[in-house]
Amino acid sequence: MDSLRSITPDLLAALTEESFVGRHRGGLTLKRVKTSKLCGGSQDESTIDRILRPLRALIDPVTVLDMSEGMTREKLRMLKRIMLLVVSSFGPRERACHCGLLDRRRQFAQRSRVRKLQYIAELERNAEGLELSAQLQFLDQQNLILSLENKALKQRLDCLFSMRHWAKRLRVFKLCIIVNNSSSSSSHLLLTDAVYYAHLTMKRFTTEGDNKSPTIKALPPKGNPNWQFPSAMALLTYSSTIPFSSSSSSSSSSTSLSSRRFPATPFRAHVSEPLDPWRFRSRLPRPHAPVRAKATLTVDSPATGDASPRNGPPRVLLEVKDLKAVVKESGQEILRGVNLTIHEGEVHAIMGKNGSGKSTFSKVLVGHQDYDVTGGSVLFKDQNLLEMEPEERSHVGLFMSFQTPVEIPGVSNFDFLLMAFNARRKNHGLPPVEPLEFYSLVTPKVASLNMNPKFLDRNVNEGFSGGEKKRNEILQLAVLEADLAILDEIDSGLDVDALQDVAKAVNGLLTPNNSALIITHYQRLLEYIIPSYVHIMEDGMIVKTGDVSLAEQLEREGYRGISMS
Ligand SMILES: Nc1ncnc2c1ncn2[C@@H]1O[C@H](COP(=O)(O)OP(=O)(O)OP(=O)(O)O)[C@@H](O)[C@H]1O
Repeated sequence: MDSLRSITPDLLAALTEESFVGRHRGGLTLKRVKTSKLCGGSQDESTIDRILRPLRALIDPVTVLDMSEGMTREKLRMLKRIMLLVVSSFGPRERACHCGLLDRRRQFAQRSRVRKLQYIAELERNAEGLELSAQLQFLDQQNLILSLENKALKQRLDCLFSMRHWAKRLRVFKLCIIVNNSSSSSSHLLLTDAVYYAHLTMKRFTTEGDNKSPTIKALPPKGNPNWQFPSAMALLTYSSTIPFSSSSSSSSSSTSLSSRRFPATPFRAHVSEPLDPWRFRSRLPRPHAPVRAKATLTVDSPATGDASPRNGPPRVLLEVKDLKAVVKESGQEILRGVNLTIHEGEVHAIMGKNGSGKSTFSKVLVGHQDYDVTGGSVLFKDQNLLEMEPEERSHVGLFMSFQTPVEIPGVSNFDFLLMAFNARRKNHGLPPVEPLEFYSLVTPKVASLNMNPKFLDRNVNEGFSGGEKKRNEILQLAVLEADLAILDEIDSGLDVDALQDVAKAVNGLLTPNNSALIITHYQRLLEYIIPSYVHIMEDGMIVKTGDVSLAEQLEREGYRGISMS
């Protein structure tokens, strides 16, 4: 209320159509007014600034923190409470000041052990509103410094505009604008942002049009059809370049905010082109005669795909020899001598009747606790896999998607993926990636799987439908970029579209340097992910191996039609 007192009745009258009472809940309506009128015709920057300064404090939930007189203990205390902080500055001097501020903030955060502090110190390259809002959604309840340095006004407003999507989820209580200098132009811009943001959070906007090209429309308050976009006040000096107007006058201006395109989702900019499922058709193996069971397969596979093949013949990734395993609890023998060799660049499919041991085989490979290996050997990239702990197997590049993915309550998908990703990096002697960096890595993968980005925010598999769980498994695979992916019935429970999405994603991950072992009952998956070899498992052994035609024959004739001899 102090700041209210510093506004003269004239100024208030000039500014408002209604009183500021109730401004917390949509009562704020500013009318179009000339800056010169506001400032009594003064062109003096300090006068303008002095007059505009109290206005800034009025705009809830915006707080203006004037840094022109330096940092104080009180300001630091305030910074700690601020959920979202927009730093906006201009020119090299202000930039330096800004950097200093960030440093001090960081030091302050360290001293006061502010948890989960996130910085976006430089958004020069990616301050597009789309990306920004995408990042913001994962900073829920975290402190965020957002630098919009030297951004064009439109870009800055784009950012703020897109915050609309996340403002609620972010539970942003305060938007703090730091004024590093007293130039009236920057004050105007900051004020614009502030007003704009205040109104975004008040939901004075609606979108129109289809999902692909919605437009933003300002909603006039009830009973006030002549309501103008409030930022007009602060934008007067810029109105010739960016006209703000209500919907009625927007059509005439191509740059009007109310007529500009608005992204349906913040991820649109990152959505990679859908992968062509047939792009990897060339992975088809050369036709060859079915190979007898138990024979070790060492046929060269074609090296295709995105990654450059290594020099020389494809490396053996996995070599399973006479693998025998029992159920730990009962001692029942399930695997009775499995032989399989997988080279990099190959896709192997294992089919077989229910209970033939397919899942057990894959679980034994990843070190599932329910089974004891009683014989044979497994080499993965020339290392004894059987001697490794399950996590180590994952770290060396083995990935398994489970038939029934586990739920992990209390752990968000994003955190889980980040944790797994960093664990893997650590194992390779690499430094961990920061959440934001990881975020930009994971979002295109989410998009390519046609997954709703909100799944990243949900607890791992908790409440996911069967199909969503499967997609999530592939997302994990995509993030971990395993050398050998074991996909156990990845097609179960998927509708046709989801099956194609998953298959496309898997195909997109295949390179000449990695491999996949696919367990499936149905040939339809293998229409999308073309296997180099199809194996049939029976009674804990691979009893027949062929190419994709074996799966087709199986589809036509069933297991009875296939000679296992
Ligand atoms: N932990 C366990 N405890 C008891 N029996 C088990 C265990 N794991 C596997 N089995 C048994 O081992 C056999 C092979 O099971 P597995 O799940 O590997 O078959 P599958 O080929 O994957 O079958 P499906 O196609 O139905 O998924 C089954 O008879 C199963 O009951």
